[in-house]
Amino acid sequence: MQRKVLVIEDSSTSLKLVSKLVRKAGLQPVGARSLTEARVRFADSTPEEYLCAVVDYHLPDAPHGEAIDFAVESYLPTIVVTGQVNEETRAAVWARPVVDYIPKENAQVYDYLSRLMARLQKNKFIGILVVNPNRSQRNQVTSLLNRHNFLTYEASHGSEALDKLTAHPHIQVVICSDKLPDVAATEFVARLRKEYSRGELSIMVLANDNSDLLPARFIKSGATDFLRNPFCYEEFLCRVTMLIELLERVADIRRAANTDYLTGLPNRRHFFYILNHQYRNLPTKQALALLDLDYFKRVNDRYGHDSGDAVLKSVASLLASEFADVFVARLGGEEFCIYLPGFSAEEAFRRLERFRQKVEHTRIENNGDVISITTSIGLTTRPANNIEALLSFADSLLYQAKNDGRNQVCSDMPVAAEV
Ligand SMILES: Nc1nc2c(ncn2[C@@H]2O[C@H](COP(=O)(O)OP(=O)(O)OP(=O)(O)O)[C@@H](O)[C@H]2O)c(=O)[nH]1
Repeated sequence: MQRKVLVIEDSSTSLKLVSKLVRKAGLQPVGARSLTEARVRFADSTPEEYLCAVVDYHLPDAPHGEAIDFAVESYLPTIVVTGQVNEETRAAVWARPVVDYIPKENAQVYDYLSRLMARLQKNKFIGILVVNPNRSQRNQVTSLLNRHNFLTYEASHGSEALDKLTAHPHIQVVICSDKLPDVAATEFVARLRKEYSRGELSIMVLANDNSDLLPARFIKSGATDFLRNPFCYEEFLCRVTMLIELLERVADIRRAANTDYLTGLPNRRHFFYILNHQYRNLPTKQALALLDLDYFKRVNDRYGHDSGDAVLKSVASLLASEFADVFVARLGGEEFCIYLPGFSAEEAFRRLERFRQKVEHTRIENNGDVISITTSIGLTTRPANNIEALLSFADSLLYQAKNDGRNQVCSDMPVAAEV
């Protein structure tokens, strides 16, 4: 279901602009030029249909933010836009439990609004743990985070925080007080950093102490950011957003580094990482197959490199769907690898033989050409305690499959060739 955004705005230029941003974010704008019209348009709706409301502070029939109250009371996460940026308006806005406010100062603020709407959608999957022995400070921080749709968790001391982190792996940010009852906060931060890299977990310290030395001490212990109490809401929320965006960029970079750009499969580097880390002790029952397309050079020569790429993508997508339960990677060129932990020789052979036949019967269409391809597969189930040995066994069998006429699975265990 496409979620909606209620836009209450009397200026037609701003209404058009915000509605356009909402549409661009894949959401459906529901526009109202006054509080009265908003009440009518929202009358038969439920809050679940809406991601949020974007509300102008001053409207002809709601001059003092009454439309904000309407949106908040309708359980809509509310973003306020205002032409007036002064202390009085700011205080009046934050007196209500709104998501954020946006001063209509320049075009850049609309970019901020777009990012905010995108965040509200993504934040539902991001956990933040607030570690603070002071209940009212904990509630204040949690309430701000909840308005931004984050999944929030609370802990009053260090050991409780460690348990929550273990129980909820989707926690990406820890917001920690500078004083904890059961452990020195610097030690707690250092311990977290030892267990979780900067790419996995961001740590913000919220300090009540005024010492100038604190920020450096915490950052050297592993904190990502530092803020003093009492803090400005806007600054706090901007900093949390930056911490999340930092983790997302790291995840993007990691994904790009681990993925083969053409097929989207894990690449050679990721293959070795996973097998050396996840399967540090290789199971006794396992299978590994090396798969190479037959006479692939001829495909490139006859149909062109573009078509060769289309064949590689097509085989990769078949591999991904046929072997979604195990680990598949493109090792390079027209060579792929499938690691099947816990598989017997018979099971593995049956799956690979079925796959070989599917490739043989697949017709790949590209630029008006219809291309057929076959594949040779070397399959080993010999015991080995390192990945290099397994690959070497499979490589010899692949060589044998090529020599024996291609388009076949060559295994080192005697298995029935029937599927
Ligand atoms: N289109 C395309 N071709 C690639 C890519 N990577 C490698 N190749 C081509 O794959 C071909 C591999 O050729 P060969 O190693 O001679 O193997 P083959 O023609 O498949 O013959 P056999 O393996 O002996 O059956 C070469 O022409 C490479 O240029 C790629 O990403 N895209």
